[in-house]
Amino acid sequence: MNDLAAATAAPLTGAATPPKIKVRDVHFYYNGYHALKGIDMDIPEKQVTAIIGPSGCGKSTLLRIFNRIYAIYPKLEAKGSIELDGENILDKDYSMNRLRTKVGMVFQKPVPFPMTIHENVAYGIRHHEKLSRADLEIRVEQALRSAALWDEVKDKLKQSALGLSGGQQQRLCIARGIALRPEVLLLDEPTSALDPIATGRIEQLVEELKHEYTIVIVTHNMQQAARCSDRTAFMYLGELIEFDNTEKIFTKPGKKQTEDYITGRFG
Ligand SMILES: Nc1ncnc2c1ncn2[C@@H]1O[C@H](COP(=O)(O)OP(=O)(O)OP(=O)(O)O)[C@@H](O)[C@H]1O
Repeated sequence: MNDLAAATAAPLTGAATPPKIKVRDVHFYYNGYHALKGIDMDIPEKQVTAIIGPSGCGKSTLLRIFNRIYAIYPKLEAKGSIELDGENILDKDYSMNRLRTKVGMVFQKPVPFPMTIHENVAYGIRHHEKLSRADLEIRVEQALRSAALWDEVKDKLKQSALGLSGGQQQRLCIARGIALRPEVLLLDEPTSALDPIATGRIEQLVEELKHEYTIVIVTHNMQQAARCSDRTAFMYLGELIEFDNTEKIFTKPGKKQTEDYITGRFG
């Protein structure tokens, strides 16, 4: 889509807040396999955008391009542009280090490092910034508080993170992500390995975090998308079929494919 078409396409620009990320004509190839086909979307700032769609439609692929994680593998190629605050992150001159500090990611399965709870959060901060010991302690505490984990771990910061429950480990991974003070937080099915109580806590956390971060969440769980997101993107076979306010997508979708999916007729 050209700029004029993009600028006049209501579903892309209908968001009330300005876009933090502008995706334009993005294609992605896995060793020649065309996994994303001409994606255009505007991700609004300080809101939650959910990406839904049947298995294999390209949700995770799209999410992972937002922090260029694919770049560590050979034979994977992205085309088009993804502007973060007006700068194209797909440009090879855009520094990966800078991108990592601006965009944090949390994966489906909680993967804490095999270190103490404290180190899990402090490690990334130390790698990116030179802070005094006192400032580092403040940052670790802030991140754990923001991830709604502090009260549960403050007396065992020196214990292994592997001793935490699955839900706590996932909140620790979120703390690790936000410790670098990113502007965008990417969540790839963050609750699929969790029980309903832990899931509820993460959803509540997402609701709180959106006041400070732009959040993009991939989820298989349509109730979750309906509960926690402001905007929802429906993808199918590598294409973005519809992207609109979450309430509209779930009550009055504009495309038949979206309606079939949300009513459980396929996928
Ligand atoms: N590393 C890879 N190499 C080759 N093809 C891949 C690779 N990863 C994903 N694909 C293919 O790209 C397409 C999109 O995959 P992706 O994982 O983005 O889908 P998804 O919507 O996130 O699926 P799911 O909901 O099952 O996680 C699929 O056809 C998948 O088989």
